[in-house]
Amino acid sequence: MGRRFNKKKNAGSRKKEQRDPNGSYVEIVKENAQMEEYYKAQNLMSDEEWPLFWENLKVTLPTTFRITGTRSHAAEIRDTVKNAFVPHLTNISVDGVISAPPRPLEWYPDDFGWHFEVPRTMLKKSPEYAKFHQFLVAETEVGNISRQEAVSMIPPLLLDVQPHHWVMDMCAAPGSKTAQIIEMVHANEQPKVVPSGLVLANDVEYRRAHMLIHQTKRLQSPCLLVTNNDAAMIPNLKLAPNKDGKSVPFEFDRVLADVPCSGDATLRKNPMIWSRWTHGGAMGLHQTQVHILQRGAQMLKVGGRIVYSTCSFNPMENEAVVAEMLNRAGGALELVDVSEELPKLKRRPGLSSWKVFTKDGKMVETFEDLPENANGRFLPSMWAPKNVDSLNLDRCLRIYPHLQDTGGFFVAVLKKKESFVPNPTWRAGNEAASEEKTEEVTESKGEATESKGEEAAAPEGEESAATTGDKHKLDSAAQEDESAEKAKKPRMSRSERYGNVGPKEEPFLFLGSEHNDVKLISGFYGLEKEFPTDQFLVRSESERSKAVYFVSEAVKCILKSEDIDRLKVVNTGVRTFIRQDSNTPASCLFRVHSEGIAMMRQFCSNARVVPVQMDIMTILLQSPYPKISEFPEEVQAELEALPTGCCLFEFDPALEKDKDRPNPRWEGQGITGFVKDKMIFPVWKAQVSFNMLLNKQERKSLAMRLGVEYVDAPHVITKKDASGDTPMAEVDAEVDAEEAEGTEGTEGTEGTEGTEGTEGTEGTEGAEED
Ligand SMILES: C[S@@+](CC[C@H](N)C(=O)[O-])C[C@H]1O[C@@H](n2cnc3c(N)ncnc32)[C@H](O)[C@@H]1O
Repeated sequence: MGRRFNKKKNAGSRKKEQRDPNGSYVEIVKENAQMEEYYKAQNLMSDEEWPLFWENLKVTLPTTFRITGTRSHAAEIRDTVKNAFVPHLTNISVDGVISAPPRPLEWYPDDFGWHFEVPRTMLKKSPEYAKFHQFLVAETEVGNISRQEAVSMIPPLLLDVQPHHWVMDMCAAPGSKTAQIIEMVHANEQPKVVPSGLVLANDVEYRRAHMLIHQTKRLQSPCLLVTNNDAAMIPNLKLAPNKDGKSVPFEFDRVLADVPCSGDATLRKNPMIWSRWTHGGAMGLHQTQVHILQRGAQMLKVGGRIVYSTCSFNPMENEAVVAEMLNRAGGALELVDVSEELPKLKRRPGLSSWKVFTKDGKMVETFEDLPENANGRFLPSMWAPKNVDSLNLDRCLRIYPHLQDTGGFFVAVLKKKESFVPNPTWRAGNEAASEEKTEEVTESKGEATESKGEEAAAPEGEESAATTGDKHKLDSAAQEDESAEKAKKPRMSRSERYGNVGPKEEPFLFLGSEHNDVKLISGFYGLEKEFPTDQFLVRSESERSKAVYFVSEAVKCILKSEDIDRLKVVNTGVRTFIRQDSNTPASCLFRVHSEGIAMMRQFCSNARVVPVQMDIMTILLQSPYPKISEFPEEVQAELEALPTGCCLFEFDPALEKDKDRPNPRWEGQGITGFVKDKMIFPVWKAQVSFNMLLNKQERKSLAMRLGVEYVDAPHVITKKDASGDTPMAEVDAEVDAEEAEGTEGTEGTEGTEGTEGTEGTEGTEGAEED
């Protein structure tokens, strides 16, 4: 019997080598006396518990992942992990070390969240783990598994999203939580019904908004709208009437404000924070966080829920923000008691008292005690308000790493009881006159790890708190200082503040049911009457636009708003049809895109659908452009009779004779019946040959799931097909390029890269959450 794998041994070493953002190796010392003193002063926990908490922060985070997708499909993957892999990963010993097998996160519903913890040597030296790893990587590539930090899965679960909800994810990139929300909107999907819910996912950084698009693409949701606005200034829009002629307001049933934060609760994942943490980190973020939460609360429907979350332990970014919001709402918002929700999630209550320190580490009891020359950027809202005991801040959730071997997190769930006009000057009436004191605005951008807009995010009608005169009762001397400061420092442009603003977006143009292309498509694929053909759009003014997208009715109401120009929409719609230049005479040159096929199948007549068996699947997966003569004789006549153009091949594993055969790919693990779901994919019939219209990754995944040996098929991407048609992938690539124009780095989104390691988060900026 070997020894158990010792977490502390693995990562608890105080010194570790890491690459800094410039790629050079630096030694990380997992200590920070300032930080330790600061958090000890916050009384987060008892003295006995403190060492457990503190030491645990030095231990590398285990890997966690979420099984994604529709329920039946996710259940299939979960059962495979549970029944086929876990039993073989128990008591595996490498170099005398035994590691615990993967296990479900006890609080995640239906065992769709998983935790596993193996050193890399284990993955390399144990064939069982190598197989599991291979499986995880392959399933991650096709989007059935998503690497996501356990704690990052909590806010969407507490949002309690229903399929009909309109949800706004205000700070959404890179998009792990957005993906979870989209799945919730699509839960309980009914055939032939496009969900009435909506997910508006926003991020102020253009480049990150594109990471978000990349991350959510696999979900193929017509209900998703990606925007690139400052969350504190999401505009009011007058929406176009819906199908019933009703005007719906631009407001949301659920709002997630997963705000930019100092990120010190991600220390286990981002050890660089040990050396970077300073008292100033949270200071520059507090105000932005209040503004974002306030805008979210304004856009929330009465009765709706808003979840506020950070990956910071700092009360200045957490309870102080929530308390300020509750007071600004004057009783219209309340904290929800979620102690009965996710009962197995271990949590600690929010704080009702906390301490504020100056940048040079001096504790200041109250705002009034702040010395004139205090170093830092202070607002009265950073201290606990006088009415703190009436706010139920204990209903907030503090997640500490040592409780369940996770990262740290803060979550507050608020409910809107009635509409309100936020009152940023509430203190003047409710607290003993507390004059705001400004301070030198010396915030360095680098200190606030993910402060993308600390000074700017004043919501409409409210100036930046630290720059406001009468509203916040700045004394005149302070105002003068402020003006002088402003005069010295020209207002930053949007691109200076948030990075590349991106090119001007192409318009979203609805084709309308009477458009010739829509009529052609409807006739050729036999679209049923109930299909909303007025929800197709294109993104090019050209007569012959290449890609046709489909959006839900809710998205259409927004895009058709008369003030849509105020919202910077960067992406929406499922790519459904592609115009294929072809020499093959076909009555419709629009092919179904694999992204839109599952949805379109529900509404297409059977005329273009061909049921196929395993032998045909194998031929299509293994031969380039198979000719009709290469298929089994008994199906040749049927294939010959198919009119040219795009058709949908449907494979139903339940109809296969040997449906329970072990999948050769996982042989030895004893996996049987690996594939249960029907598969549908587009195929182009040229005059004498067929071509599966799937990209390399999709083919690879299909081959794996069927247990067919994968044959790399470069022809799919590069070669002209037998009839001289423009290769499908070339057209796809053109459309991709059009969509992604001006974006760099949409690949490599964290969380999509297999399950190896936990390092490599973009820029190692503390708050880079996944
Ligand atoms: C903690 S991360 C969000 C993580 C994300 N919710 C997820 O689960 O993948 C914070 C995000 O807020 C964005 N951000 C910062 N300031 C913002 C602002 N004023 N408005 C909107 N987004 C902002 C950052 O670009 C960053 O992507």
